[in-house]
Amino acid sequence: MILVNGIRKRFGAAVALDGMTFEVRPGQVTGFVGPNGAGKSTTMRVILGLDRPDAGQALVEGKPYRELADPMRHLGSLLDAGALQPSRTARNHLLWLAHSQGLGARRVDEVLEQTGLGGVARRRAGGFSLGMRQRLGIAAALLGDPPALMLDEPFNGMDPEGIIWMRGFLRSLAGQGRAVLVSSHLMGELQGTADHVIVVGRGRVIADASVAELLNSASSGRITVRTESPEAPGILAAAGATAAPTGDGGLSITGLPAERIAEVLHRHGVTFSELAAHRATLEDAYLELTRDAVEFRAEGPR
Ligand SMILES: Nc1ncnc2c1ncn2[C@@H]1O[C@H](COP(=O)(O)OP(=O)(O)OP(=O)(O)O)[C@@H](O)[C@H]1O
Repeated sequence: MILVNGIRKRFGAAVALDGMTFEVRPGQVTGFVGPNGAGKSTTMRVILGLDRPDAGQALVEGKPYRELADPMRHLGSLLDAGALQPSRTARNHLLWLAHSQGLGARRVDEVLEQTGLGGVARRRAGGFSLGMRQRLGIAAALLGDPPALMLDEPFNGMDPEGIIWMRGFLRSLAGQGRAVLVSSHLMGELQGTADHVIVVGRGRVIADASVAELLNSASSGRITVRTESPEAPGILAAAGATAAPTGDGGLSITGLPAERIAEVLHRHGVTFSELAAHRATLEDAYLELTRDAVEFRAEGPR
């Protein structure tokens, strides 16, 4: 479990973190999203004790990271996939890290297999693509078999196949009961992966909610209907809906649920070829919430 409580951090005159507060729960993938400069990386650096906060604290399983005896066994992290010695092989890179924590070669081979790098373990990491470096960074984060993981933009540089693998892999880590914090710029990357999302802006949390809550909040109740009938807009308006042409031959309808629209059209003998509810995406939710974040304003840690 990772707890971030009221962290403030300035760099000169610039306020990077302005009371950042949230917790990352076990058994969930928690997305950490926000625009450039929102404070995601600084928060992660503070959690790892790499930046000292001006106020507030970050705790990993109840302790500051620096006070953990075997930190890699408590929190695995990937901050910068490029941070490796290019002449070392993938396996040697991991062996070096493992030895620093009293871990053996067997664990290194396990994490290489888990991250799909078994076949390239003896290749120089300097020749790896960004996507392969991300996998190597995750292998390193997993070395200590930690209950919590913190990954800064792990989708970065991944091809579509890699993104699909990463989604499944993150889900399986959460399924094993781990707390998984994943930063990203793109809500779309987190759709189908994250259970919970923390949206940050200007150094503070502006929304902290489950994905289901976010999607419900953004669902507009808009229905699209395709029909050849010129009477349809008038019939729907008389039933209390607002119907507007979509521009591609359809009608965009608000004010009535889909079942009621179908019933009204059927009663008037209007045939239609499509009747579809508009489903909000996480991206829709993000845009809506960053415009007006009142509904999911962050609470303090419990
Ligand atoms: N070492 C530093 N010196 C000065 N300013 C810094 C430093 N590190 C971060 N900042 C500033 O703190 C703010 C937060 O930056 P941070 O990198 O944490 O944001 P981010 O959300 O990770 O952004 P991105 O999505 O671009 O990675 C920014 O205004 C950034 O310029």
